[in-house]
Amino acid sequence: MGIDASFLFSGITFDRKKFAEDFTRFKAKEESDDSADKSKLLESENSEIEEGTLRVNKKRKRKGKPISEPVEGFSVFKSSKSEVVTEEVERTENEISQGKKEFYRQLERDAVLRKKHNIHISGSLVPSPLQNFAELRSRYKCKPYLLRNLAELGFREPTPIQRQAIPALLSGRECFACAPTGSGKTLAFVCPMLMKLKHASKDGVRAVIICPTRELAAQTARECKQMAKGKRFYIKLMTKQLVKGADFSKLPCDILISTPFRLQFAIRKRKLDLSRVEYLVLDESDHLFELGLVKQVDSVVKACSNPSVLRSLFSATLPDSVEELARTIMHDAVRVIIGRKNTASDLIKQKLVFVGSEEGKFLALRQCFTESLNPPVLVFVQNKERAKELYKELKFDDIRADVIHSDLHQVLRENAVDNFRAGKTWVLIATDVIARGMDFKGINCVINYDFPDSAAAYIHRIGRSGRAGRSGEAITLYTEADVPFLRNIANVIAASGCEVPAWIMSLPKLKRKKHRPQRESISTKSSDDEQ
Ligand SMILES: Nc1ncnc2c1ncn2[C@@H]1O[C@H](COP(=O)(O)OP(=O)(O)OP(=O)(O)O)[C@@H](O)[C@H]1O
Repeated sequence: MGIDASFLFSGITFDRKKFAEDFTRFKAKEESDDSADKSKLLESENSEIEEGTLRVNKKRKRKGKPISEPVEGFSVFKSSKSEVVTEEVERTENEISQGKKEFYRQLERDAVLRKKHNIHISGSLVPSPLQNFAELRSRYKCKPYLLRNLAELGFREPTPIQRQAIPALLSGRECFACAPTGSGKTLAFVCPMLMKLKHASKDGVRAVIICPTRELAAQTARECKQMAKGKRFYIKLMTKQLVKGADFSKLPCDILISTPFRLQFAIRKRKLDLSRVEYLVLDESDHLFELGLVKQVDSVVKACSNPSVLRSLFSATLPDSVEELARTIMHDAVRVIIGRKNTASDLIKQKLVFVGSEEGKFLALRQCFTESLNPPVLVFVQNKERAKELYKELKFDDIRADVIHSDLHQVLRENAVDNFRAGKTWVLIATDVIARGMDFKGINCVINYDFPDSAAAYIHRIGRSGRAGRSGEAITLYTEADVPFLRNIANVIAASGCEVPAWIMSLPKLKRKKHRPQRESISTKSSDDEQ
């Protein structure tokens, strides 16, 4: 990625000294917010212990310095008083040790729950993970509408990322989280956001969610609205029309969901004020930090100038470089990793298929479809030109295929997604524009027609299947030209427990650079045929 942290978010690195007052305020708020979580528990334990110690000290003082001077012949009184004091001291000490014991028991319970759900955390005093959604009410006084919506959506249990990220965010902690594709990260940041915002307000934008693509922004806005059903919130998707036409100073908006480009444009041209933003989420954060987007993201982060803004980063892949960057902008953050970082969902059966050449690829795809087309199938290609070419080829076959890429008009992009979701399209040919975050329920198979750019791209592409506990399949075609880049992807496949031939695993390691070879045209028709 090669981004220098001093460039990104320059000037907004959290300065503890400068914001000491806010920091103290923030800490105080954090502690008061979560009465049952462990930070509070520890605090209360400590204060209990301190109080207890104080009480003991006082009593000890009393014990050391008797209330009245002993009077000869009345030693019986003296001895009975000191017995009472000793009993009290013992009782207090017992209480303290009970408190301590309960605290350690809670830590143990948390550790067991985390182990069971493969939750790895770092950060100081990380709040206890959720046992169930009911704890949202008992621990955080969650409003009934939210629990009702969870139940209506059929969400019985929190997913591992939800178990840990929700309490962290509700406790006022910044959070960077890495969890497999399709594991419910969206709810993990939307739910605490709705809970913290409490109700609608017309005081300007209070929360911003940045997504790398319009499709993902639209999907996130839809999910936000689903979760907020029954409660009035102003949830806005930053569309082209909104950017061009809206007077943002008059637009009531609690949560704004947008791509970084549109936000940056609105900030520049329409004077969108983000200074009151309390919650900022960077979804697919590692992608947002890549070179094409980082300047736009930087300007949005700077525009969210409220010193107590709570930032969180979510993705299924979190390279070390992004973590380092995150550390420079976040304070007292909780780091949550589900399973192993940068691995594919283990619900996906993955396979590498050698096809020799570009020509062999098309034959393999056709064969795959004739042998067993199990729609819906998502086919990824390297760029929009190849997407158009492959679509042309498949259009003539008896396959209900469609295509999506960045050259298409927005309406056609939306139609392609909707038709695929509705089952009208069986095969969707796509560029990486929908590789991240898109939640198509029940995709049976992802085919990487063109070898992915990187291990991260591979993880996100194949993660369109095997979502929300369902199984899926991923087939990656490769040619001679792709062989030097096989090892990176093979490592991901092997880490998920799928078989990889030994010769691939013994290929030399390559530096992680993007793999975008020049490829021959897919078209099987000569230009003469087309005339
Ligand atoms: N607690 C839950 N129980 C059951 N299903 C859930 C739960 N939470 C979310 N889901 C569903 O799981 C699916 C995947 O969720 P989501 O899109 O948030 O995944 P994600 O982790 O953000 O994936 P990606 O990394 O691809 O963006 C969605 O269909 C969502 O409705």
